[in-house]
Amino acid sequence: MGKVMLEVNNLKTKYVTRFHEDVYAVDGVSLKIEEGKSLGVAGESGCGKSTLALSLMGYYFAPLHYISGDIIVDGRKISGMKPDDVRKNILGNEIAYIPQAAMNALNPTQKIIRFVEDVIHAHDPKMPRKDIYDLAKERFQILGLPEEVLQKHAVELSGGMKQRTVIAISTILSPKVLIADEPSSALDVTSQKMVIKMMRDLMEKGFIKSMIFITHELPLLYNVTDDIMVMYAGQIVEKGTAKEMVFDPLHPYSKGLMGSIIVPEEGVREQKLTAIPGTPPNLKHPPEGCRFADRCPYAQPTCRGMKPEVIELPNGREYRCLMSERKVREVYANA
Ligand SMILES: Nc1ncnc2c1ncn2[C@@H]1O[C@H](COP(=O)(O)OP(=O)(O)OP(=O)(O)O)[C@@H](O)[C@H]1O
Repeated sequence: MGKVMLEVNNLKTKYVTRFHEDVYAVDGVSLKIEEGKSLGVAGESGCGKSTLALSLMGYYFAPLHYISGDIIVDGRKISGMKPDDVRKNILGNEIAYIPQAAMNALNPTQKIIRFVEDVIHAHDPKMPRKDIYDLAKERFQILGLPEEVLQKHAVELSGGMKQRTVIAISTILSPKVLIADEPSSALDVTSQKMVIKMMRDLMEKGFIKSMIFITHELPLLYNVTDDIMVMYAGQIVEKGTAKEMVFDPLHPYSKGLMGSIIVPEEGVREQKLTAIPGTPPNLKHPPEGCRFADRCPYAQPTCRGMKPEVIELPNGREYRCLMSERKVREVYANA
């Protein structure tokens, strides 16, 4: 086993709404990512993917609150650190985060090189501008971005170029963990491919040591990440290698996600199928038993009353369901 870059044990976080209600958006998540590895996180809108990303940074501000659990980056526990210490010592160099629609957040009146300076100066206030320029120029070139981009303003760049620029800026300090939330959505297909290639290059060239790639499109992760984890209603419902998850999903929700993708992926799914009927449960009052039971085509009466524990298979694969692996395969074969 390689060196563990990110370890998360039973992480629980919640939102507290202005009406003082608790929303349990991340409810007992555990994961491990080794050096050089990437993890995809998939699930429908509202399943808690973005909240997990925010929670993993250890940077908590109302309405998001930490409840319990450990977040350990390269052996250093960051859960429980003060937000100011996280900002100064962790964000950017240990963990970099690319939020949804990051490219639209670039201040249009500022040159790209100024953003690079801001990121570097937050950790090394004395680094001369010339050195920053040289570093940025080299990094941009290696990542296939023209040097001229550094002197441009965000408004002068196309959507795809802007997104790749944001990724290059966010990873300039070569973080141990990169968390990217829907980095390729809202782009045309060609730009999506370029963004995905760039993420792979960052890993291969060692500019990031591990990566979490969040998307609502499960098949997109095939060929992009080593492992995939599916989230439903704030919990992980299945975890496995990308190949297992895409071609042999065990949890009925993962299976449903594979069949409900709008854009067919060549070599993965060629046909458009149906959406999963129903909506995820309200996380203010999660169901007592299996959280997916109300939408599961294979649900039995026991599923509504009994909480399914995570089943770990001998090959390390995990899923959260009351059905045994044999039973799952049997019901899928007869479906
Ligand atoms: N600021 C907030 N205050 C209260 N509840 C919130 C807040 N932000 C998100 N939630 C709730 O937390 C749950 C998880 O939302 P989250 O945005 O993490 O899901 P997601 O899977 O990332 O969805 P999307 O892909 O749409 O971003 C949802 O029930 C959502 O309504």
